[in-house]
Amino acid sequence: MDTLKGAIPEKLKQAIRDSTVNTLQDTCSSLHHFFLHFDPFHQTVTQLADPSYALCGKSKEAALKYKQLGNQCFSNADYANALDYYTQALQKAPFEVGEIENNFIATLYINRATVLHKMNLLVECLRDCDRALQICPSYSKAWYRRGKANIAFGNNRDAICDLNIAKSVESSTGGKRQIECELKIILDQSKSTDIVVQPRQKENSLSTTGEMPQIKLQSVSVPDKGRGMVPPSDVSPGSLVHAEEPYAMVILKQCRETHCHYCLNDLPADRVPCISCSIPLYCSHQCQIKAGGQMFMISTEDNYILKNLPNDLAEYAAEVIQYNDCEQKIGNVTEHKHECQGVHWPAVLPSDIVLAGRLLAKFLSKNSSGDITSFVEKLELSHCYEHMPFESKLDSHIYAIVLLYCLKHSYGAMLAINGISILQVVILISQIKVNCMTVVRLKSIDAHGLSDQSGGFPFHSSVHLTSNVEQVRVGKAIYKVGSLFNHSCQPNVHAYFLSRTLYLRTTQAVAAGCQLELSYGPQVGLWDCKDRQSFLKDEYAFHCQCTGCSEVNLSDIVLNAFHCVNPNCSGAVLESRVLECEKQKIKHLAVADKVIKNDDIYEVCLHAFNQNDASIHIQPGFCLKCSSYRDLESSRATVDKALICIKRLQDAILSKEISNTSISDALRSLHLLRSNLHACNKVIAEAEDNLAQAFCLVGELQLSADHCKASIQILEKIYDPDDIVIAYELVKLSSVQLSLGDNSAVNSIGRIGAIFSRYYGLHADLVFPYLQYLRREI
Ligand SMILES: C[S@@+](CC[C@H](N)C(=O)[O-])C[C@H]1O[C@@H](n2cnc3c(N)ncnc32)[C@H](O)[C@@H]1O
Repeated sequence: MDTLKGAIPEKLKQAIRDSTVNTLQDTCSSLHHFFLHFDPFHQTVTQLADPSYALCGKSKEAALKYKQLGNQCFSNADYANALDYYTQALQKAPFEVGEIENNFIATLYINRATVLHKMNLLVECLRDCDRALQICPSYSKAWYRRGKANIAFGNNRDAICDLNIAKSVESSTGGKRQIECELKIILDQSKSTDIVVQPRQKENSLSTTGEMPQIKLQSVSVPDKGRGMVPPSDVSPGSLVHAEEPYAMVILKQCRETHCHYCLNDLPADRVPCISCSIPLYCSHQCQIKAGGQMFMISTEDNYILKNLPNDLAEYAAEVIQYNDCEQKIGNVTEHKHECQGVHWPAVLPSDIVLAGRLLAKFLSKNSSGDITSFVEKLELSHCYEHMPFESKLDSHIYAIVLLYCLKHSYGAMLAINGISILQVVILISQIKVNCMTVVRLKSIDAHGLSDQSGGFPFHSSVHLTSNVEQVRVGKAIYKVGSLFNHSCQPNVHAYFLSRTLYLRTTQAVAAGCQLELSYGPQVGLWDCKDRQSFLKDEYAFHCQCTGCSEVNLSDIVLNAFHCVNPNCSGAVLESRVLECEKQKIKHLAVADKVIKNDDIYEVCLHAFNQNDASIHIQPGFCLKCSSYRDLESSRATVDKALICIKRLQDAILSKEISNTSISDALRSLHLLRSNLHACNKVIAEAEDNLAQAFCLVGELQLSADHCKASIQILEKIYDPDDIVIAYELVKLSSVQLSLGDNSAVNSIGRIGAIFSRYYGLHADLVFPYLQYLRREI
């Protein structure tokens, strides 16, 4: 791309820099014209989209190589690597119509099932057996492996059926004899014990509570922010106000090997590959089909073999091999199909551009004419083209043309490429910039690096742990109604995702007709006003007009503030960067507010509020309450030095090599921070939190709890006390309290439960299984 960018004539770059929506067609046409006569452009497109260059394609040779490597690892009992190689072999193996090719894939599934059995992953093993049988119903080894897995599962009734079918379809006498021996053992066992009937193991599916929004929201236009969503009646906190499936979605590159490319859930050990290329991995056949289309049909010859079975066994076999997915509603368009055949572009182009491709493919599949002139209009999404910086305008021009040429390989002549169609894609890219949502998953990692993802807790309760909750970014998506919610740095709505579904839930009471607003990332408490505003400008190209950015709030004043030099004064001393922003807010504060606000805010900026003059003279370095002067330069130097020690402790926590020296240095630094910074400065909360983790790791649990509480006290001032951030901190505190046998854990866990149900409602346990563990412990 750099070659393309570098070659564009300066005059054309200038035109793109100055372009508006009205002149966009001209700049798009000019760039297209330039590229058409520029050989490297054609080379780039060929390499990206021509199937003969397809590095992401299938290859029987590569699959055989991975299979052999898998076999080697298996014979050395290196099961983890064997599993990996067999999966890679499956990714590379071509899915073609024809018995021999299908047998190869069935063999790979069974080899992997055998590894999974060895690793005691029985559910995964059974699913791979079923996949092999769906391809080759008369595959004796697959029935045999299924029988063995069912025995290990204690599901003797199914095991007997599996082994009987295996015996019936097995051609060799030796093989039949071995199966008979297994059958005899299991039949003898079954006589002496009750037969356990296990539920049939279906492919992965995430069960949700089925909770549905109870109100119909309205879209209204609001000053400064465009359209927004409001409820027609009062809404109480914790209410589900919206649920929606994505219009289009794409996985982030860093999650390609760890998350399902369709539902974005964690990949199980028995991941399923795409049928036409070697990139996507899915958690199940259902997801694979929804993303890439149908797999294969069972040959009539194989069906014939099964028809020779006795009635009861034939019925049982049919149930196992029945390809229920065929009946699934796949929707109008599969999400990944147009990217297939192993071409490069979906793997190489940025996620936003691949997402643009998915939106276009969806449109084209419904409009067979291939005319995309009305595309942008029909999407009805806002965009920010004119506010985009030059680099983004230039990139979107280049990517729009490249993407259209890549799609042309799938859509052929029906897709016209000209100034108008390129303009549509440039606008689409800027719509994605403003409207796409980052899909995240909540993950809990304790200080020992254990994760709760599976919902099971492998650690013993005597192990001391502080559990950190982390948001992991897994995908990007466009939700058409979800895009109508405006941003606030003090949001009243919380957005979260289960599989692909977006859920929006109120975290506060919202009156009828008041805007429902979520956070696009920045929040009061997380960053100060200046940082929030520059983030929103860079990422979304708008100047935030929310209450948090226009009205005085305690958090923005104290978050990065210094302590007054007068030790008994609670006033805040601000650096010029923060002060500029806050001065504007204080200036606009009505006199009545100043009197009424006899609270924490009033307390830290008494002097500033008492200024009679409209033009405020507060200066950086002067206390907002008593006007005493602090030398910010030397204070900043002391703080920076102290922070180096805190960072050292942080590194020691990560490497789990905590020495007494690192703790005592950090304690001295904490003291310095407290004497220089305002008592509610977030840096102190973070230092307290690090000390809590360090003390926990060295087994000083009481000290750990004390520092954790000190951190929470500060966070309660800069966030709302019922903010989810407080719940995350309480998760750490309660874990330590449980280890200490401290009864206050009951209170902490009660508070966590209350906050989580406000943010996640009935989905709380599903999103954060660690909650169940905590409840069990009390
Ligand atoms: C995802 S859209 C939200 C819906 C949008 N208002 C509309 O009319 O389609 C994001 C755009 O809404 C506007 N917006 C959202 N929150 C805002 C805020 N707090 N301050 C100013 N503008 C905002 C900005 O123009 C932003 O680019």
